[in-house]
Amino acid sequence: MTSTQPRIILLFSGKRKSGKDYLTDLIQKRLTAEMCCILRLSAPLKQQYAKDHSLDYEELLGSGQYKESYRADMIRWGEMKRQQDSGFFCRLAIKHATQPIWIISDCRRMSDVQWFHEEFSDRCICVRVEASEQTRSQRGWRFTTGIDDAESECGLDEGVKFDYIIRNDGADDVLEKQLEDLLSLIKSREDESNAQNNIKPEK
Ligand SMILES: Nc1ncnc2c1ncn2[C@@H]1O[C@H](COP(=O)(O)OP(=O)(O)OP(=O)(O)O)[C@@H](O)[C@H]1O
Ligand SMILES: C[C@@](O)(CCOP(=O)(O)O)CC(=O)O
Repeated sequence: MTSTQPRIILLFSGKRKSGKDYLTDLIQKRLTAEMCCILRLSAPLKQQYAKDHSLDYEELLGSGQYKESYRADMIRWGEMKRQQDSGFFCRLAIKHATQPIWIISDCRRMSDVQWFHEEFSDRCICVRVEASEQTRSQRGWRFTTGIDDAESECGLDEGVKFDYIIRNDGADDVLEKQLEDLLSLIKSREDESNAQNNIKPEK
């Protein structure tokens, strides 16, 4: 593994079109790309799936209809890999990370959360993104049997203690306040971790 040890790992989860990519981009901008990287468990999955099926990897990474038309089959394919090794995509996703703060933007299964807690016990912050079905529909979501009622979407509905829940269907100022709260939480966790490891804060 070539990644360096992170100080903080934000484990983001949330339903389709709740706004995980939108929010993690905003947070990375605030923290800067030098300090913070966004890692997607689905990136190595989509990369290999695209290669095996002669598909457009960039399109699979986007938020459009192209990805949605392959979602059910990608889930099936990814689950086959995970059955052999539940940490398979976690390890690939973090392989080249060098920044001190990592955002994992798409945790979906209990095994994802457990893997990070086992590897990086005290450094994880679990963040849930929530938006109403009405908001998600306005962003293009349509309930799909076999996807929205399956583990890929429901695996973390219960059994996880979230450190912070972001409601992402309100006005911009409501979102701004939540982002500030989350950034403060990250800062205080970083300070705790630095104190424990005897690291002086950066000027
Ligand atoms: N607070 C917001 N204000 C404006 N647009 C938003 C907001 N949150 C999300 N969006 C938009 O909604 C759409 C879906 O958001 P996004 O792709 O971040 O969701 P997601 O949870 O990552 O979805 P998926 O799981 O399907 O990838 C995007 O076009 C995004 O720009
Ligand atoms: C196949 C899958 O990784 C697609 C995720 O796509 P996205 O995070 O919604 O862009 C979902 C899954 O792993 O269950």
